[in-house]
Amino acid sequence: MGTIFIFSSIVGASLLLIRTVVVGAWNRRALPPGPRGLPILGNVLQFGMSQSLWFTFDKLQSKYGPIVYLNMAGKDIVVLNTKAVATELLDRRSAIYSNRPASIVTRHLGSELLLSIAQYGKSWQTLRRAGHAVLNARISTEYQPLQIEEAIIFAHGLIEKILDAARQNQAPTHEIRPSDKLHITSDPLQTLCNIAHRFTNAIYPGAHLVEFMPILDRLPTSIAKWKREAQRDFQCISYTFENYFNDAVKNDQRQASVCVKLADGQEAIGSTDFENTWLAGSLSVAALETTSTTLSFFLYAMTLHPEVQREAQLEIDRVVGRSRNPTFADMKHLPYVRAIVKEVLRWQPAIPLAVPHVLMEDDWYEGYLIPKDTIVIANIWQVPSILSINRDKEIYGPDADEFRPERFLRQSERGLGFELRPEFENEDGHHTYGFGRRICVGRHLADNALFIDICTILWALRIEHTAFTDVAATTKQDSSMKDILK
Ligand code: HEM
Repeated sequence: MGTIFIFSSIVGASLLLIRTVVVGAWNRRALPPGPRGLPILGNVLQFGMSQSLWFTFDKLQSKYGPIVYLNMAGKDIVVLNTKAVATELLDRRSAIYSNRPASIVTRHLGSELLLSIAQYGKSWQTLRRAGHAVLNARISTEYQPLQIEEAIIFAHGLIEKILDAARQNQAPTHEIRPSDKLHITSDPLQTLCNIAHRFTNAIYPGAHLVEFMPILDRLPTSIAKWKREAQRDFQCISYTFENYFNDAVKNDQRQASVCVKLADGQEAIGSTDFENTWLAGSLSVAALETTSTTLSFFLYAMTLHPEVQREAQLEIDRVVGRSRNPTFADMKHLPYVRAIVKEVLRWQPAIPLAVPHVLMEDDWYEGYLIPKDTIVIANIWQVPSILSINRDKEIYGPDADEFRPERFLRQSERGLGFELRPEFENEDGHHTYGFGRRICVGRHLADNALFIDICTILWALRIEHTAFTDVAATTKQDSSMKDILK
């Protein structure tokens, strides 16, 4: 009896081993194509150290096609290079492609309260519902009066900055300097930027040994400096977000305010005070650099394409005139400006590889296995090449690498210049805001901000190269406009 038991155990264990090896080998064969890596390290040495991964991905896609597999020391990564594969997996199969990469250090920093990197689950759902309630397309229109004021302040600030720089004969400097350490300063914009960088530095591959050896997370804070610092910074960030939130609720009753709306809607959503303060902080962090980077690319595009600037200014002069500043009521009459907004977002997305998604269960795509927990990266932008989502030549044509707002326009049937092509009235025409359930929750607010900022800048300024700055602008003209900008 004992012999039979031992014999059947050995046979059972052997069969299991054979099955594991055979299935493992079969599954490896079924993975999407990708460069061969080293044992254990995988492709780490080829890609792990690259700061600008999207440049590296360019080489990959021309060799391996729309879906590429990489192994980073045992971590499965899949890069999606075309709109077809990205929308199939990240949009249509969003129910299983909506997690984010887990990180022990950022969890100590508070990532489960930071909407953009929180793990997919109950807490994320509550934050996302609350975020959607205060930023959906309809509610976003309530912030428009404030956005008009901000656009005027922004255009005015640009003029002041340029005049200052001209007086001192030097290029305008960037005021926000991200820091590796968490510095809470008296300038909220600088502080939000520092908080964002605290998270991105912590999440960067190889930043902390504990991510490769999770057992180190059991060390007490007295020994583990990284843990002590992360927990201290969590307290610090919580305190900062709480102060900003309370100030906004106290002072901002006059205008539509995200914080006031969050506080008002709290009961219906079921979020706590603490979640709300972190949500408002998350939204500010996510909004800050993305919107300002996109505006910088707009200024850059205008220096490269004076003919586009001229066309937009003709449209603005015709519709808005010189006696008042642009408003959102002008939007439907300014198709060329709207096309510029879409084209800047398509041409130079602020986050070229979006934010990685993580697959929550094994999945198959066109005969390829994508294993559970794979990090899925949408390659929205690449250097001039054949494949990338926002520059897919099959969709945008042979000039996909060029900045050309006309691709979203057609000649107006009424014979008055351009009109937006009907399919782009409700469609973005790019994938810069990401995909599926994790798509940017602030995209309506961002679109409105970009429209009014770009429109007001073009109304007030002419942007061109000068001898001493990369990008410069001159006030366009008359005294009535200066009065409006004051
Ligand atoms: C030009 C401006 C912006 C760009 C290009 C942008 C881009 C993105 C991208 C690529 C993602 C990741 C989507 C994905 O995972 O598939 C994202 C997520 C997010 N964005 Fe934006 N964004 C912008 C402005 C804003 C603004 C103004 C806000 C807030 C007011 C905001 C809040 C967020 C949040 C909270 C998330 C995380 C959503 C989640 O994970 O559920 N973004 N954004």
